[in-house]
Amino acid sequence: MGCCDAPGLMPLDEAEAMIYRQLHAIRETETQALPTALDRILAEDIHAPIDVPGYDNSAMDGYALRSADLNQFPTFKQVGKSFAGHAFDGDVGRGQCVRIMTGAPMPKGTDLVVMQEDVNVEGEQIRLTHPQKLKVGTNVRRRGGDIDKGSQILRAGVRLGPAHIGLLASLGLAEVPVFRRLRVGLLSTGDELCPPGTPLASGQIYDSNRYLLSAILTRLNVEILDYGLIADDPAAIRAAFERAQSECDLILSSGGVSVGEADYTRDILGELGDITFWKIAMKPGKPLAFGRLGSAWFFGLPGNPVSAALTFHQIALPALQRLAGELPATPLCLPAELGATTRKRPGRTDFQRGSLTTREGKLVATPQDEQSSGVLSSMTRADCYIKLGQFAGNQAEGETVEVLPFDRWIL
Ligand SMILES: Nc1nc2c(c(=O)[nH]1)N[C@H]1C(S)=C(S)[C@@H](COP(=O)(O)OP(=O)(O)OC[C@H]3O[C@@H](n4cnc5c(N)ncnc54)[C@H](O)[C@@H]3O)O[C@H]1N2
Ligand code: MOO
Repeated sequence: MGCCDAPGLMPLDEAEAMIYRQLHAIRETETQALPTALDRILAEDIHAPIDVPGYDNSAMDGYALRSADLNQFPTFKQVGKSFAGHAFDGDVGRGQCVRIMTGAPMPKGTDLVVMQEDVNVEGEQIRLTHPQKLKVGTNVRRRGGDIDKGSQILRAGVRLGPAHIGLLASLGLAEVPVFRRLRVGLLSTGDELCPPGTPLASGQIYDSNRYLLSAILTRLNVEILDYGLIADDPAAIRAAFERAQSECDLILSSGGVSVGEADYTRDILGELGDITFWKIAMKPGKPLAFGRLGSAWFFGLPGNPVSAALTFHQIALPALQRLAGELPATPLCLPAELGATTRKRPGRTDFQRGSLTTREGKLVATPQDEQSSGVLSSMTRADCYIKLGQFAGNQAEGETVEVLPFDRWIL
């Protein structure tokens, strides 16, 4: 653990691996009706109960005919019509065609559709203007061409988005098995904190961490148990954690994990539960604490607003998703040129807030001037993290760095 420049700090990748090893998906599942399954996590693989499309049908408005007749007849006689929802039941003989609309079943014997823009209508006959464009299967959507009955179409662990919901509906599924929603407890600690909407007394600041975290948790569609603002009072913090551990799968606190005289959170976490690690080689976010509290997991996030946002986003969020049963996402990580020199001491992996632009087709990431972990406005001015390796020092403009564009969880 640790390194020469950062004694006692756990490297970020070790901390991530430790969380991954310890924490597994909850087991409880439930059945959810499709309209309310948005943003739930699928609990089982889904196999198609039917073929899609269920029958051969036309991709165009036009005329269905037999490919064997191509080049055999000067014109084709229309013998009926096939609409979506109203098939043509008759037989189609040699030199005959059926008027057909998009989505309508292909009449027996026909195997191609000529779009109506490519025919001249001559009374009851049609004449093909571009027969050379046609062959077996032209403008026909084959039964099972999209999905074969029995094939796996969704994997357990998928977060159901609008496209997944549509796909499930297209298979006739009215409900799906999902993991139950996670119960996530949230609390802020600090005597200086005041809820938005009330006037500030001297020496007070507004509690922003609980609001930022709660907004991300809302997008994650978890059940939020808000334990509110807890004073810097060991008895009050202890009581809040004791209640939360009996009610939650995961507890997120912010503040009180550093070494100050009113920083009780970590000590109480250690007293009531087991701390897996405290302090990681990450900037901002060094004093992050992670561990077990009864049957719940906890993250003691640092109080500084950028530190709380960053440690949640980079570390607690993937853990929460794993606990919720979600498949791991591969974060988008792109190479970019530095748009300005960075200042950094070796020892911690640094996540600087930056802005992305392009120059001559190349991505350029420029760090914000203000990188203090107390300056929350740096998060709304930025659109990416510039991730600087643990052992890197200052880097010059033009050097290549890794950037993590902000995703929907943060902006
Ligand atoms: N001697 C040392 N001091 C500090 C160290 C250190 O290693 N040695 N680490 C610093 C780092 S890095 C961080 S990050 C902070 C984390 O401290 P805590 O988690 O104990 O947080 P607090 O002291 O309670 O608060 C820090 C800061 O953030 C403000 N805050 C707290 N909660 C909220 C909230 N809900 N909404 C908005 N702002 C909040 C608080 O007022 C403080 O200004 O410790 C450093 N110190
Ligand atoms: O880790 Mo602290 O979060 O650098 O400000």
